[in-house]
Amino acid sequence: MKDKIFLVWKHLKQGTLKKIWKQTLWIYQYGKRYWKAMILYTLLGITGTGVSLISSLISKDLVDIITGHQTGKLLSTFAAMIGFSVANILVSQASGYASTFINLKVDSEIKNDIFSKMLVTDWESLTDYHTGDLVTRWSSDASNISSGILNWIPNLIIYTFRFISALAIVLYYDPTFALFALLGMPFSALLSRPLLRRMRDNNQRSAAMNAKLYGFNQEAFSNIQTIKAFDLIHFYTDKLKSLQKDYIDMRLDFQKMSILTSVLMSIIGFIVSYSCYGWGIYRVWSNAISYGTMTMFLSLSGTLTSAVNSLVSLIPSAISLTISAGRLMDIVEMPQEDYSQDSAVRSFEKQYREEGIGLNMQDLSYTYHNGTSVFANASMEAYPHEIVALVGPSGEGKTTMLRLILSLLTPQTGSFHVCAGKNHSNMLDMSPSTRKLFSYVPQGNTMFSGTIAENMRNVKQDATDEEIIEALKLACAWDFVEKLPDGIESVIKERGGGFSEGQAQRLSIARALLRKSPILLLDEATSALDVATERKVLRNIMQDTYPRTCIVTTHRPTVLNICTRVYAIRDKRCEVLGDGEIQKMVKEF
Ligand SMILES: Nc1ncnc2c1ncn2[C@@H]1O[C@H](COP(=O)(O)OP(=O)(O)OP(=O)(O)O)[C@@H](O)[C@H]1O
Repeated sequence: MKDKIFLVWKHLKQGTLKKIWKQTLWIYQYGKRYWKAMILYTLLGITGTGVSLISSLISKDLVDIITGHQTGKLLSTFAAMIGFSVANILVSQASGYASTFINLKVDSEIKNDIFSKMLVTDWESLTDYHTGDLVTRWSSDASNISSGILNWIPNLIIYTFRFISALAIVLYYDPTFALFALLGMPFSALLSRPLLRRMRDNNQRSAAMNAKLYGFNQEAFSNIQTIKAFDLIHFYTDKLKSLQKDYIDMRLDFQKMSILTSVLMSIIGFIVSYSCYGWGIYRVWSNAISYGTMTMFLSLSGTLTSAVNSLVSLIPSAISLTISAGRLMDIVEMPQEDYSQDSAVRSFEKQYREEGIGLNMQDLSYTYHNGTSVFANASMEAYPHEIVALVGPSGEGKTTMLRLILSLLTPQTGSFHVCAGKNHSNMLDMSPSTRKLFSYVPQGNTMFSGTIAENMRNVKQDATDEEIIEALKLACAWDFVEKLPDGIESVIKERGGGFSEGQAQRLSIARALLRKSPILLLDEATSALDVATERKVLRNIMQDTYPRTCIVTTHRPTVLNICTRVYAIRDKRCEVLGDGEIQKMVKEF
């Protein structure tokens, strides 16, 4: 007893019980929305149990009538038995259909909810997780929660009802029989203990391993070109084998334990059913009960054993539920982005659509969560019809600056606004809501699989073919799209496959231009183009009548001459470069 108190105290101290309690509350918060579905589920289960118990009673009457122990109408009892058997089939099929329907619906709803929560989670916090891990949490853990919510409480009620009602019937007809039928219960409880102890640990390890395997496969398939190019095929197949071996070892280890437990459970099951059988024969032989009662007892002893086993199996499913809840809570309880300025941004955009919107940053400082300090008291500004360049050596902070502009990162100090109106005096704080004002062309290939037109319409659903072609022309992409047999209906493979890097970059720029956002951000977005095309694209953007503010990051000073202002990112600040310095950079390039 002392040991147990110590164990509970140890768990409390480590916070395990507190954690499980928090996870249970979290599941409850989700579960309470689906109380109607749960009631329906429970009622269907209870009806099924009721129908099958009545069938047992009728079958007892039938046997007793046949063996002459009871007088009654054979035909009507037989008809009732058939009727209830059919009802049993119908109820179980209807309940199967209803449960599949509810399950699918609730599963999609919960996944949708978690997906949207993940999307509004603070970006930097989210990047601590591998995408494979995120997908596994979203798919298997969310499914676990939805099926758990629907099944756990209803099953607890249904199994308890099944157990109590079967026990009541047995007790009514012959209490001694109940003793035999419940013979296995203490053994089942005893056996389930060691299994449960390892269940939580195993569940956690298994979820982490699944995520690792999924992440490995996902990364390998998306980097197949690199794997081939570095001749890493054997290395990767061996790596997969080693991961699979770890997974198999873990599963087998657990399986051994399960096999041992289920063999012991089955032996107990045999002992119980043969004891019931023997006791039944003895009672019939001593004329204490009829044949019919014996048949009924045998079927009810099966019902009792299965109800007990089902009740015991609810414990591991509760453990796996809380583990999944914990894994989802890790994600959805991270800081969330604040979109409260959405309507203010929308009216700001509407008000200044004609004259354009710029941005202004003063004395901003930013340090990543891991302690890398990138900016300290940095200031910069960019206004409509300007192309502002950010230059600097690799790793100095150009991409970080664009992430700050997009509010993917939140500065620790300083002021940062979008601005418009006379002397840029009308300002709005930067926030995730101000992202609507931007179009962003990141480094690398960011086209989705689908046709060119579909990719374009991803950012502007109602774009006409003419508008798409206009944007392609501005981005110097129309030259090659025009020559394709299917034109804008040509298919792009995953990650821009089927097009050269430079072509994919121009398509990405066209997509950003089509969106007609007040501020355009190009992160090394013209790096794969030849200098002449790069300059032409930027000139086109500048000459476009749309009042756009354009910010580009570049390693190539060849385009700096056509920029309105050039900032060099140095010593954690943004310094405006004079003409002399720009010319020097161009010469030295
Ligand atoms: N997610 C991150 N977490 C922590 N540190 C980061 C993260 N991303 C970038 N850094 C660090 O911030 C600094 C600036 O990186 P950034 O990507 O902004 O440079 P950059 O100027 O765009 O480089 P490049 O020209 O090579 O693209 C680097 O020291 C980098 O290691």
